[in-house]
Amino acid sequence: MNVLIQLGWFFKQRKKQYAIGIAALVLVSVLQLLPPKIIGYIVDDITKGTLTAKQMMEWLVILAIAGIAMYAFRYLWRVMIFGSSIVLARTIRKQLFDHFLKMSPAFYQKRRVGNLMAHATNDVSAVQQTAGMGVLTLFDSILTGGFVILTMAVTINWKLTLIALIPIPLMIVLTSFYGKLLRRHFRTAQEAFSGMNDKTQESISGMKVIKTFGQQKEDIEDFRQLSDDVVEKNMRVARIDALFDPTIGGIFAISSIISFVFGARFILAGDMSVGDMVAFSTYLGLLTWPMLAFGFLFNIVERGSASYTRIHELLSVDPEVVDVHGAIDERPKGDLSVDIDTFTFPGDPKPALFDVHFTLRRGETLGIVGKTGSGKTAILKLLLREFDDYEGIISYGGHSIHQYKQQRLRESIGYVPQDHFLFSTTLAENIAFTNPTVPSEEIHRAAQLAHIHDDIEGFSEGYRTIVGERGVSLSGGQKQRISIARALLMQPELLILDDSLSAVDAKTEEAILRSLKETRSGETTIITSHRLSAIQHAHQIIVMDEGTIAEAGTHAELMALNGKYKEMYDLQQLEASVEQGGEA
Ligand SMILES: Nc1ncnc2c1ncn2[C@@H]1O[C@H](COP(=O)(O)OP(=O)(O)OP(=O)(O)O)[C@@H](O)[C@H]1O
Repeated sequence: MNVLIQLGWFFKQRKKQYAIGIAALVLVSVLQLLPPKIIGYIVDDITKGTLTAKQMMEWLVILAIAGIAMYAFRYLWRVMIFGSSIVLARTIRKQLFDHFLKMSPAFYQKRRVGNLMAHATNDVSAVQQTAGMGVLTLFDSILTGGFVILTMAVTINWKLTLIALIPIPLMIVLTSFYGKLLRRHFRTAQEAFSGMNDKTQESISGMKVIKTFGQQKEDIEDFRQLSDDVVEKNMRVARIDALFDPTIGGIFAISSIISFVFGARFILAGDMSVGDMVAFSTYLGLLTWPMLAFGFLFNIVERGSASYTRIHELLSVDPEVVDVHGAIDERPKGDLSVDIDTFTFPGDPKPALFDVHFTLRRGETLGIVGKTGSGKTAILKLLLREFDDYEGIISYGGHSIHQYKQQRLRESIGYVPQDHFLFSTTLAENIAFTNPTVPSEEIHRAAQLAHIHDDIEGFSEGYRTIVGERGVSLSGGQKQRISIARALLMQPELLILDDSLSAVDAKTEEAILRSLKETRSGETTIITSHRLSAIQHAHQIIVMDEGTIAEAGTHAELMALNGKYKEMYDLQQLEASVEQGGEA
């Protein structure tokens, strides 16, 4: 039941709608007390032979008015209460989405997409039920039940009413016990659903790989196991679910039997009329719904509670990277100075970076090379503030990057990551991602600089060509160049190409680098690459090895050093001449 208190913030926001809805519920509860009483009067008048046509007509008119009013009020409470619950679902979905956008990559490293999606769908829907059906059943069981019981006691026979209520405490104890069981099992079932969602999402995203390696059978088997697990856990929930109705039905039957036995005795003793007994049993019938509602209440609220706890746990994870108080609200520009003493990825046993120190003057180009896993991307991740927890300082434009608003820092950096992501929209919109209102000439210019313009013009729809999910319809090199165009459109102060030319041929690479040199002469560029040709002309080159700088200097200086760089260079020259020889 705590979840109703936890959702207090929302009930406060929608207090008008809930007040109107509950008022309409109260009116329905009161109005529905009329018909049994009128029927009781009619029966008594018929038994006594005193019923006139005029009186009968009057009763019928009252019944009709009560019926129409109940129709209207029922409509009203549905719109108010269920409508509000839909608004709650929207609010929580938005909270989750906003939260997801605030979280840093470390958050996504620990959680899987399918799991997060399950929170935003299944769990939100269970909480929505609590704010809709939960509130309805709470008030319906208390109000309707209370009014019916009060009317039975006051207008018919209080002793018989008390007798009829004898089994109710048993019902309360049992439903609350089932509710607790249900919450536990529902949470496990939701977790199993999250797991299955993960699997589905991953299989669909990795469908190409699954098929290429002929792993369909294994994948189906994995899915079947997870799906069976979901079924089994939901069956446990269903088994507890199934206990509510028979229990309440059974208790209601006991209550009815006791009432009939004692009611008959009261009639024989002359304490009650037959009409009263008819009215009493009709009221008893009216108690069916509030009693069932009481069962539903526990059922819905305990599910909502399990789901709200899951959502709350997710929302209460604080973003690891936050703006400091009074953060600088302008785009950084100027020299870049990196002084990383040591940095370890969360959960990793050993540092990914140590003693990485270099300064890059505004307008210079830095090349970072080194074998795979040597820490090239890790430096960029710190620069982009994906992780803040390191020893050392990175200054940009005279201030530590921690002192800028994250938004401003990122506006200053055009980052082309290794793993490109294109949205399922047009090529133009993909390029103009950071500024959708930019004139098409600028989009074309960025595409020309990235040497993708001609490819785009070759598509039948040109810039309006829709890119498939994750850009499946484009080649790796085309995707890379669209990502470069996207970054160039921002005209960033600092452009970072993280191994972003790996899928283009040497000629295109050279052409792109030439364009960059011509158009970005006053701006800073960082290029990481395995291919030395991409960084050879950089003002500075650092060679990363096992998380630290092994060598640094210009191409000529590094060649003269006769170390790792020269070794890599010679090897790549040899490979190139073998390739050329092969072609000849
Ligand atoms: N998010 C992460 N969490 C934990 N460890 C990571 C993470 N990203 C990278 N690492 C580890 O940190 C080390 C440096 O990785 P990094 O991505 O910087 O290498 P790289 O030089 O860019 O390699 P490549 O050329 O293959 O891109 C590697 O050992 C890698 O396994």
